[in-house]
Order: sequence, then C-alpha cells, then structure tokens
Amino acid sequence: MNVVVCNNLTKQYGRSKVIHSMSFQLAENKITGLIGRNGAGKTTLLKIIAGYLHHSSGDVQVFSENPFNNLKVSANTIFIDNEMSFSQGLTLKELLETAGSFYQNWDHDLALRLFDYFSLDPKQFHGNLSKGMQSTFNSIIGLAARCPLTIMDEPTSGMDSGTRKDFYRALLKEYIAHPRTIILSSHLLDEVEDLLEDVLLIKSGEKCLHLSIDSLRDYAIGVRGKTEKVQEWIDRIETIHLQDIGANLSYAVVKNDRSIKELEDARQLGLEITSVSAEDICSYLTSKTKGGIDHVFNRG
Ligand SMILES: Nc1ncnc2c1ncn2[C@@H]1O[C@H](COP(=O)(O)OP(=O)(O)OP(=O)(O)O)[C@@H](O)[C@H]1O
Repeated sequence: MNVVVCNNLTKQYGRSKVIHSMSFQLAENKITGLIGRNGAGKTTLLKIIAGYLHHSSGDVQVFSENPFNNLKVSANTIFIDNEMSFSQGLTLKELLETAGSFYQNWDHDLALRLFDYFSLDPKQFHGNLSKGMQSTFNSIIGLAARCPLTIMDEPTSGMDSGTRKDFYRALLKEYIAHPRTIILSSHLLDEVEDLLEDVLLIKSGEKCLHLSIDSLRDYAIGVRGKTEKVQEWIDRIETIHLQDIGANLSYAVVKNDRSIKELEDARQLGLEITSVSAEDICSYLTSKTKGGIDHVFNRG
C-alpha cells in the first residue's frame, strides 16, 4: 500500500512556482530520504504532505485522502522540524506528559529513557533550550509518538555529531521494532544513507530521482585520466559531472549504463573507471552546472 501518492503536484507562492508537477508514491513502512539542496522545496513538499499547506494544482493523497486540514491524516502523522512550538508555560517533563494524549501509539517509557539518555533537564522550558537540544527534544517526541507517518524535516539541525549518531541509531532501532512510514529530509545523504531504503532526490522543485539506495549507489560511474582522453571518451555521452583534477587530468561522471565495448574503449584510452558515492551522485545531479563550483573559477 502507498501512504503518500502525488500526481503532478505543484505549489506556487504567489507567482513563484516552487514545486513543479511532481509525481511519486511512498510505500508503507519504508524509510525514504528526501534529499535536495537549500531551497529545493523539501520543506514545502513535506508541509503539503503533512497537511499544513495547500497545494496549488495536481493531486496529493495521504492515507488515500487529501491531507490539508484532514483529521485522519493529522491523527496518523507527526511532522518534526525545528520550528515546532510548544506551550510556553509547560516544562519539558510536562510537555512529554501531555504529548501522550495527542498520539495514540505514544510510548511514554521510551520518551523518558531517551530524555534521560540525552540528559535533558525535566524542569527546563523548550524556549530556553539550545538549538541542538530543541532538535533532540523534538526528535524524542517524533520517535515516541510512533505515528504511522513520521515526517522529519532536518531533524538533527544543530545537534553535535555524537548526538546525531545516537539519534539516527535510535531511529533505526525504533523503526525495526515498530515499522512505520518515515520521510527524513536532509542536505547530507552521507549522514543518513545507511538508514534509508529509498531516496527521493529533488532539484529546484522537480523530482530528479526516486529509487532505492542500492540503485542509487549503482547509478553512475566515474572515469579519470588525461583530459583529452576523457574528452574523447565522453564525446557522445551525456555527462553528469566533469571536473579538472590536476594538470591535464580530468574526471567525468556518467550514468552507469555504458556498453561493455564503451567500457573497454575507456580502458584502451588509459582511463580509470571508478565507482561514485551516492552522496556525490546526489551532489552532481543537483548542481547548477556540470562542473560544480569550479565553473565559477573557469573564466577562459
Ligand atoms: N512562505 C513562502 N513564501 C514565498 N516563498 C517561499 C515560502 N516558503 C518557501 N518559499 C520559497 O520556496 C522555495 C523552496 O523552499 P523550501 O523551504 O521548501 O526549500 P528547502 O529545500 O526546504 O530548503 P532548505 O534546505 O534551505 O531548508 C525557496 O525558494 C523559498 O524561498
């Protein structure tokens, strides 16, 4: 069953279109990484799915219903981000106690254990926490709520690296013990790669790729060698990325669908064929130019 189905989904803020005719489905009980650069439209898309924002055209269904202001969707969904606001008069301990009444699968014992582990002060107020501690508290709510659809928008924002690792480990353990549909947005695939089953990569409001993490790891190959040989080899091949890597040396990334003959040609030209990390593939595919930042410095 698909928990989220989008067909030609579009969102405009005034005249500015920020989600362009996006179509995809998210299956039940999978962890999907929503990956994209700053301003790609991740938060907008997640807020539409969570029912916080109206879409402009196309169709979006969550649990088979339009999510906007929908009771079924809000009862089954939690949206965690760093703008979450809580009752200012309540301490963290009181906030945890009241959270139980909002979420039907709330695990209070888990919330308390995580709260202790991350050394949060029960008498503290949410507004007085550091940015990283607010993210930690929000994430505890997100995990303990055990909502069938758990949406986390940059959940580790502000957390130190140890806390991030602990949080992702807690998320994985929770997910294995209590499967649910999780959407996790991040700029950094590296950090979440081992958790993910699927990746939805977006660029400037458009879907770039939606595939399993294994397929993404296998999506492209790199070739490196003398610039003229690299140029000769990629002559009729569409490149994903092309970069100077030293005096008369270049590195090109192409889709991993070359024929055996083409790969043999590359070896004959003295080119080295390498794998490309999933993080690099995402970075190259979402770059504004084929040469990345080097493009800014190459004026010739
Ligand atoms: N309320 C709004 N009114 C007008 N434009 C908006 C509004 N919210 C977002 N945008 C614009 O929509 C685009 C997508 O923003 P969004 O916050 O969804 O991206 P994002 O991928 O989450 O970015 P980041 O990774 O930087 O948080 C950006 O160009 C942003 O300026």
